[in-house]
Amino acid sequence: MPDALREQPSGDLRVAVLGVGMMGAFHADALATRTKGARVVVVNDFAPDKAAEVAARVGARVVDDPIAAIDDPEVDAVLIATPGRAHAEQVQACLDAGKPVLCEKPLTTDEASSYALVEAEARLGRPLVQLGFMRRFDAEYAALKQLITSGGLGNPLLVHCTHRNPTVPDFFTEEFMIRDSVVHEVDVARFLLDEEITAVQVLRGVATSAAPEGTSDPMIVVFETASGRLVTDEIYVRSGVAYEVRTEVVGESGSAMIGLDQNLVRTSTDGRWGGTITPGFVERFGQAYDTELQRWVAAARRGTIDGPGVWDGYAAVAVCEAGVQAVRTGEKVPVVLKPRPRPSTSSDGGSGNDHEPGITEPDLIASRP
Ligand SMILES: NC(=O)C1=CN([C@@H]2O[C@H](COP(=O)(O)OP(=O)(O)OC[C@H]3O[C@@H](n4cnc5c(N)ncnc54)[C@H](O)[C@@H]3O)[C@@H](O)[C@H]2O)C=CC1
Ligand SMILES: O=C1[C@@H](O)[C@H](O)[C@@H](O)[C@H](O)[C@H]1O
Repeated sequence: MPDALREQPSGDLRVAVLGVGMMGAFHADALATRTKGARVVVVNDFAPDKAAEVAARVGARVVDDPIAAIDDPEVDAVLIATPGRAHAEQVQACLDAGKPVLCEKPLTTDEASSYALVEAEARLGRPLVQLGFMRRFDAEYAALKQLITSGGLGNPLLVHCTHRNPTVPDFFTEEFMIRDSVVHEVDVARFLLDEEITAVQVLRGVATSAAPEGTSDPMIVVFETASGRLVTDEIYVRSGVAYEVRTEVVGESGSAMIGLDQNLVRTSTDGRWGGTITPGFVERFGQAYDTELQRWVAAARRGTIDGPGVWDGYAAVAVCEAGVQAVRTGEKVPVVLKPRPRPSTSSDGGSGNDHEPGITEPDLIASRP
C-alpha cells in the first residue's frame, strides 16, 4: 500500500483523472458512483470548462497542469484518458512519482517511447502501469479465453475479428485506425493465443463513400503469431450502422464466436423480428470498463496492478507501428520486439497474457453504465 494511503483515514484511493473528454468523464463518473474504495480528488484537462464541469460533478479539485496533477500530494494514483500523443510524458511522470496509473490505450504513439516506459518501470522494479485494454475484463472475452485454455476447442488455429464503429471523425486516417482501433485486436490476439505477433500485413479494398478521399476504410489486417497462427481483423470505422465487435476462434476440435448477440432483446414488430445492436463502445463494454476500474483500484491500493501491463502496452504499440508501415508499403512487415526486462513488469509474471479476469466482480457496486 502506498504510504500516503496508509495515512489517510478513509483508506480510499485518491485518484487524479487526466483528460475528461468522452472516456475520462465516463471513468471519472464510474470512480465517483460505481467503484468501491476510490474517489476522484483531482481533475485535469486542457479544456478548462470540461475540467470544471467534471470536477464539480465528482466533488474534485481542478489542477491546471497535468504533471502538477500527477505530483499533487493528495493524489495516490492516476487515470490517464488524454489522447495517445500525451501518454508518454504523463505515464513517465507517474513512474517518476512512484504512483500506480491506469492508462487508456494506446500506451504511446511510437515504439521507442513505449519501450522507454518498459525500461523505466523495470528500473523501479515493480509494476505500476496498467493499460486500458478493457476487453480482457469483458465476460464474453474471458469465457472465450477460458474455453481455449481448458482445451475446449483443441489447438487454436485461426482467429477472425470484426471491429466496426458506426462513425468516426475525419482524423481517423488509416494510420489512426491501426494505432487507435486495431490496437484492441492486437491485444485480444496476444491475450487469447498467449503468444507474440511476429508479422503484419494490411489489405486495402474498395472504400466506403463515407470515408474522406484517399482513406481506405474498411481494411483487412492479417497478423502472424510466433507459432505461425493467423489472425484476421476487419477494421471498418464508418459502417454507418452500429458498434459491432466479434471474435471467432477456430480450433482443431471446434470453433467459438463472441459478440454475436450481446444485449439481444428479440422484438417482433411490423411483420419482422429482430434485436438491437449496441450503438457504441460504452454500451457494448460498459461492464468491462467498470470491472477493469474496480480491479485496478483494488490493486492500486496495494501499490500494484491487476491486468495488462506496460509490456502488453509496448508489444501492442510495436505491432501497430509495423501495421502502419504495412499500410504504407503494402508489404508484410515483421515485428521484432526488444528484450523483455526482468523482473516481470506484468501482473501475471509470464508472457503478459495469462491474466484471466473474473467474470463476476463482487466488489463492483453496479456493472452497467
Ligand atoms: N478503451 C476504449 O475502449 C477507449 C479508449 N479510448 C482512449 O481514451 C483516450 C481518450 O479518448 P477520448 O475520450 O475518446 O478523447 P476525447 O478527445 O473525447 O478526450 C480527450 C480529452 O483530453 C484533453 N486533453 C488533450 N490533451 C491533453 C493533455 N496533454 N493534458 C490534459 N488533457 C488533455 C482534451 O481536452 C479532451 O477533453 C485515448 O487514448 C483513446 O484511445 C477512447 C475511447 C474508447
Ligand atoms: O478504443 C476505442 C476507440 O478509441 C477507438 O477509436 C474505437 O475504434 C474502438 O472501438 C474503441 O474501443
